[in-house]
Amino acid sequence: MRVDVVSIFPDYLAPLRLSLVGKAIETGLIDLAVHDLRDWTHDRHRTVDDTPYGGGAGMVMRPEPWGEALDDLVPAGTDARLLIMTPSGRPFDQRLAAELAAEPRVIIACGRYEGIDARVAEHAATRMRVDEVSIGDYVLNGGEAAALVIIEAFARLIPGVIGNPESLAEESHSADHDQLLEYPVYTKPAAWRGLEVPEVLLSGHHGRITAWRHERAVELTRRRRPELLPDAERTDELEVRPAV
Ligand SMILES: N#Cc1c(-c2ccc3ccn(Cc4ccc(CN5CCOCC5)cc4)c3c2)n[nH]c1N
Repeated sequence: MRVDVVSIFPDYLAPLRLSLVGKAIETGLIDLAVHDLRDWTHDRHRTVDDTPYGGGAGMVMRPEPWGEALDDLVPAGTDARLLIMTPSGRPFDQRLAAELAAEPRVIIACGRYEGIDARVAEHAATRMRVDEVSIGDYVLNGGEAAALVIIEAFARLIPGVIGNPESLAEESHSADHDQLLEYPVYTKPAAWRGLEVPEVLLSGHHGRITAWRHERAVELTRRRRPELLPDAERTDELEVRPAV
């Protein structure tokens, strides 16, 4: 898979060279290129922003550099998917991560200021698939942090990136998981600062361990994300429990 990221802060994406995603890049599973949007400006000051039509605070990113960047990165006839990060975007979720993991080419546009001129998305959509995406209901200063999140979320789903693909199947939010949050996990020592590992996990009885883990996952999901519970697991009564 080829991933292109365009930003005025390309160094912000340096962490992608670390850890699992970095290994996937080194082994060629992912071909990552990070570009400086200012390389597509032509004035002495390498200007990428201007004042908003209609007034309002802040500046808006000019369409010309973005248009030229996309012309170069996505030649006519190329099958590519453009993600534009924006607080008003489609909520990013595991389903979209799985879709992106199957794409041959993804271009990620990281805006700054008050956003990118709306005509960039409109024009790009005449020749490629465009998704305006948000990673959550809070406001960031730009799209780079969101790009890091999204790239990690879909890269780890690419076959060969994660050492043990079985672990993907059990995760929260994964498409083939029943949408429960993960159960709590423990490792050695069995006793730590007066806190014991639940006995059942030391029993070696796999049936009981599986049942206990499912119960804990349902309990946690009911408490923290009841909307994810299948109807059969929902209860109406208010559960008064310590927030953990
Ligand atoms: N993904 C993601 C994000 C982003 C994100 C993504 C990309 C950019 C590019 C610029 N910014 C800054 C910015 C801040 C506030 C606003 C609101 N507007 C309201 C109307 O008046 C103008 C301003 C817009 C742009 C970005 C933020 N934030 N939160 C997410 N989950």
